[in-house]
Amino acid sequence: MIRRSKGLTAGLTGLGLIAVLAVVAPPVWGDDATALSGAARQGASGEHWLGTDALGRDVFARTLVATRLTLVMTVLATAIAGTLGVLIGTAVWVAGRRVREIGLRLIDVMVSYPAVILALAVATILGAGTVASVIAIGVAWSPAFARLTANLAASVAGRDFVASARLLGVPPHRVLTRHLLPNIAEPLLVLLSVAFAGTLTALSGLSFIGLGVQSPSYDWGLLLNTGLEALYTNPAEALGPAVAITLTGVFAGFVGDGLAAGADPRRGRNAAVRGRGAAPARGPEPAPVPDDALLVVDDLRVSAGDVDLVAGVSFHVRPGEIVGVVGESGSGKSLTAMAAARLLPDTVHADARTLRLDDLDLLGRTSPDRLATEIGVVYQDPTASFNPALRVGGQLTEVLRRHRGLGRAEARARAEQALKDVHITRPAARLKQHPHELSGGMRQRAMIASALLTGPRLLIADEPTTALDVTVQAEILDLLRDVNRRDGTAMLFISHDIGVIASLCHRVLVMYAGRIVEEIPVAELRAGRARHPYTRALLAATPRLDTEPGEPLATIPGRPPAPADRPAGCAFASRCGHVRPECADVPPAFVPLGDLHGAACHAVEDVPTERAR
Ligand SMILES: Nc1ncnc2c1ncn2[C@@H]1O[C@H](COP(=O)(O)OP(=O)(O)OP(=O)(O)O)[C@@H](O)[C@H]1O
Repeated sequence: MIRRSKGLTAGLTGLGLIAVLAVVAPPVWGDDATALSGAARQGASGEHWLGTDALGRDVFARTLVATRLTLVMTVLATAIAGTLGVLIGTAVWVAGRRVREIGLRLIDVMVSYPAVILALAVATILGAGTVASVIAIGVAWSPAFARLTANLAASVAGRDFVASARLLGVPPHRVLTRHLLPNIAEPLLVLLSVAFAGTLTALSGLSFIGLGVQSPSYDWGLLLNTGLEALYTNPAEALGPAVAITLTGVFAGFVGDGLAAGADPRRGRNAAVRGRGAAPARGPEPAPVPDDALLVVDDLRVSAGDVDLVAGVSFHVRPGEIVGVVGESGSGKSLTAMAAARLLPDTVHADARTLRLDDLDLLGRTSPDRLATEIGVVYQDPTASFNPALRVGGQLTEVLRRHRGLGRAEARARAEQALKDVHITRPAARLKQHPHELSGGMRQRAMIASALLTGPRLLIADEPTTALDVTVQAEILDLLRDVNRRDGTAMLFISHDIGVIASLCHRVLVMYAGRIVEEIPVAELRAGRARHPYTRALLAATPRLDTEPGEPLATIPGRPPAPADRPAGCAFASRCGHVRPECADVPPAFVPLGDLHGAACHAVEDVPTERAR
């Protein structure tokens, strides 16, 4: 769905008027354009607004009449470029892997040459003339469409709905027309308007250098050529076609920009902020989120180079809610959380359909003050979280002074209160100490106090209890529970321990190999109604109070695949007791199983629904 913007409206109106001119100009001004007035190369006057050409013909009338041929040629060349490019792009996508790789490299080589150079080569082969120049420019612009189509098709092809269509036996051409092309139509439309402006200038260029339209026919490019001969005696003669070409190009540019921004304004802005090219295509529908959702993550992808470390992750956190993220090491928990905190390392890149905290766009330009005060982060290792060279007090008050503009005394009083709130005794004395003088548990409490100092709306806690012994672990969990009850702070709590998650959180996201494989309310989890074999395996591997001494715990055989080695199908298949043939190469779609409960598993119906373990 394209949203209207002022630019889009202006562009469409301008192009519309030029199209009307193309229809009415030849019958209305056709005679004036060919009439020989006898006065050659006259300057601009009331009778001839742009003067006359070498044969005494009215330049203004000729510029208006040339609109039709110029526009028809531009539309045809753009249509050839689009059709040829989309055909090549889809053919490359449908082809086998080897042909696809060669095809993509060839397209890359073609795109790296400016379209005008390619057009000159084609025009030289076909010879000068109107038809030849249209074909030349159309062919020259087609690699741009081919590359965009192939790239977009590849990214859409990995989506769950395409996988489901293939699983249902939908033939490839229908997958292409029903599922792929409609989902890549928006960026193609944007490229179409950019290509329209490009082909217009290229066609005018060919006519200008004598390879395009030949006299007695004329387009704006040819008029520019003849006008240039009299540039010093009658500059207005060149001005008419030059203004016409520029205006049409600018209107087409407005349409392109308007379409790009209207398709997804946030994405457009990110591309600019991050200096990236066309954004990849997304799934068809954004995930539904409640109106009051605080953190919204939709279709998050975190990648390092070509490798997706996290892909297709969507979830939300509501105010006052504690959402847990659980999974083995390397499942993408931290990258997901750090993408939300905008704390990803420079070596990885995050991209999403939506990533926002209430109205704060976490992908675009954000105010550092809002980021620092609305999101609090607690890390796994309390030792590494504080600067060992500075006193605790200085580190705690810094954020208040910098982002809240508090004076030294007030910041200190607030920091003292914050330490008291996390049950640290003698807080005034602690503020004067260095981090190494505090015990591990106390340091983690101080870290939580520091994260809560600015009254954040969301607290992201990345394995905050992993480095602590069990007693201290339980105290920290109690503290987080208290903070959530007392202040209503929403939390995203990460742990590899499903037992810890089940004791603290309201809702749980289970991650495996960079994806969410199950989302489940904690009551369902506790009642043993987890449905993904991976969630059940995690539960079975967790000791419980009723585990008999000496009773062996289940283990999950094998290891998760490294991000670069993830299979085409379900990444858990090689370790799963419920594996089916399709698990090998069809990525499982996320199946809703109830309110806020769903799992991405082909065998979800086979998994017993009685208590896990
Ligand atoms: N900067 C990076 N560059 C390349 N790969 C990375 C980078 N950071 C993480 N990864 C990889 O991305 C995957 C997900 O990492 P992430 O740290 O999010 O996992 P995790 O579930 O939090 O694991 P852990 O519990 O060990 O912290 C892992 O395979 C990891 O090796």
